[in-house]
Amino acid sequence: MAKVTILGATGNVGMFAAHAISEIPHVSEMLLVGRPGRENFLAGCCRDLSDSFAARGNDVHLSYSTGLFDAKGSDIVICAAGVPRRPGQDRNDLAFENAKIVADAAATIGRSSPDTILFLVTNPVDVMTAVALKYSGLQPRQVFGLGTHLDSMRLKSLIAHYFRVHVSEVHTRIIGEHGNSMVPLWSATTIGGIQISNLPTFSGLPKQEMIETVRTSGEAIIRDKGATVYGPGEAIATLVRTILGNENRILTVSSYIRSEIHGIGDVCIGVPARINREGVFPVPIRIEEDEVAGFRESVEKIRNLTDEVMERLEADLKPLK
Ligand SMILES: NC(=O)c1ccc[n+]([C@@H]2O[C@H](COP(=O)([O-])OP(=O)(O)OC[C@H]3O[C@@H](n4cnc5c(N)ncnc54)[C@H](O)[C@@H]3O)[C@@H](O)[C@H]2O)c1
Ligand SMILES: O=C(O)C[C@H](O)C(=O)O
Repeated sequence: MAKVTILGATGNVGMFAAHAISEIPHVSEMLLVGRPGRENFLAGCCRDLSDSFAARGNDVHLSYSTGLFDAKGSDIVICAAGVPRRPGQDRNDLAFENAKIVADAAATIGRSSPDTILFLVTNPVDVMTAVALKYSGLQPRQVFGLGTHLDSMRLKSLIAHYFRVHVSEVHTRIIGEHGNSMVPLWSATTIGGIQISNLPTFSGLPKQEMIETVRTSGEAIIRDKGATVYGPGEAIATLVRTILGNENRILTVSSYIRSEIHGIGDVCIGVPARINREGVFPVPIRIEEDEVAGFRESVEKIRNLTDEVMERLEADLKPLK
């Protein structure tokens, strides 16, 4: 049985993720963490969720706190704390503001829960994964981000709809940045186990249009309803289930890579990884030349932004002389 802690639990994503995670059979304890001043809201969330447990008949011990040290003993800590983008903003515009929040939280979690798995949702998620890895002092296998898992699910759904097949028949991946430079892997896309390019209808597939839809999906949802909630919430729950169930599924998450993809590495970015109770393990793969080129570009973009954020963080944390 396992303890799961959610940071940013009063937010749109944190709250729905808590509901989705509470359905996972391995979860026996859940801690909702919010900022000081949000005690009443957190208490209300706990009462509301408890009612849903009663209706559903599950038994999760639920509590809340405004202190990160209470996360001690967690099997997984999910960080969804931080500012979301507003219409017209890029996720990368949030980098420095959220990096300060994540660095602070990661340092405390690393000290109080050295055996935990730290799962980043806060955007820009690839940079936040690198910040959390550095400031927590945890091992690379213990720190990962939602990465391009949600993007991969969005593409999977579009492909299933186009070919009129059940989503479970489609396997596809998007790697790289959870952002504009994301790279679809058509070479790793199958329908009913058949390589997609071997289907006679493949040439008519509106690939560019589909990828553009995925790229702009978060932005469009935020413009229409203020926040993306159900997609990320369910994606987060899938990853929690995969870890706690020791499932060894291969999902596309933001993870520290050494050189697993065509020798490219030393960065946190979305890649296929085997995921189990021990954490996240990037899978070495070979992909098509144009995919490698796209991935290289995406890595350079994220590496530059990560370096810039790390420098600013260090300057910010330097004591005044
Ligand atoms: N990776 C993904 O696929 C994905 C998907 C959805 C949202 N997100 C990101 O998750 C984050 C949360 O999104 P949301 O829609 O729930 O936002 P929200 O504004 O509804 O919630 C933000 C949460 O962060 C907390 N928070 C804000 N500033 C804080 C600070 N200084 N210290 C501690 N906690 C703080 C708030 O109290 C709240 O609980 C955003 O960064 C968003 O971009 C990522
Ligand atoms: O788009 C956003 O800012 C939220 C999230 O990253 C998403 O893709 O739903």
